[in-house]
Amino acid sequence: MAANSSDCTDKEQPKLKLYSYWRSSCSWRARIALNLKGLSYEYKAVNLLKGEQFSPEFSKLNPINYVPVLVDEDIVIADSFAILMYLDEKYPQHPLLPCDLQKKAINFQAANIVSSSIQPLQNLLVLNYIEEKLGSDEKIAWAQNQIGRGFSALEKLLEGISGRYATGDEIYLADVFLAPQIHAAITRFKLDMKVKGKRHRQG
Ligand SMILES: N[C@@H](CCC(=O)N[C@@H](CS)C(=O)NCC(=O)O)C(=O)O
Repeated sequence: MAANSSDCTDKEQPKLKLYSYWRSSCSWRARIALNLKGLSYEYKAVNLLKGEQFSPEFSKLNPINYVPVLVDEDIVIADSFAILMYLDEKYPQHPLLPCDLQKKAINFQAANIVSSSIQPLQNLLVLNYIEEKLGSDEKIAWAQNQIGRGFSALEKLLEGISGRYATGDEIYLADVFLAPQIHAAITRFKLDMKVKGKRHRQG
């Protein structure tokens, strides 16, 4: 029996919800991926400066109180890397990873330098703590130093690999992590991006 239009498999995209803060680089990663894949979503603003990440409703979604959180019907994903991997499997249009294994590994490495070795060292919690203990000059110096270390490593990693984008002429995972971090480095932390190589103290 031929399928009629009511049971056809061409289902509408389920309504995704993204809990996000506009300035958060981690949230921005999720927003870029959603846009690259052409997915619509409901934007749920969480104002980190007002402490909305600590509200009881948000704590239920993410007990560690960080944005972003993606909700896809009954699936809740509270981490940008996990969100991107989930979206890439569920919505394969505009893949975030190249087929070439070496390029794929470099994309993972670049994303993890940003997400493990840069961003956690300059997040709001850390910066507020440094400001409280040591003052605002040290806060900026600390952030610039950590970002500089990460960028120097990224420059070496991507040497000979990059094209128009981080790993060639297509936008992949590495770019989704790099773009918000570069933006934050320039606009929030006033890092001089023209200096190549050593921008940081040792240690
Ligand atoms: N590994 C997590 C880190 C999330 C994270 O650090 N989010 C920051 C914004 S970029 C945050 O919510 N900070 C709130 C705070 O520091 O109180 C991810 O990639 O999603």
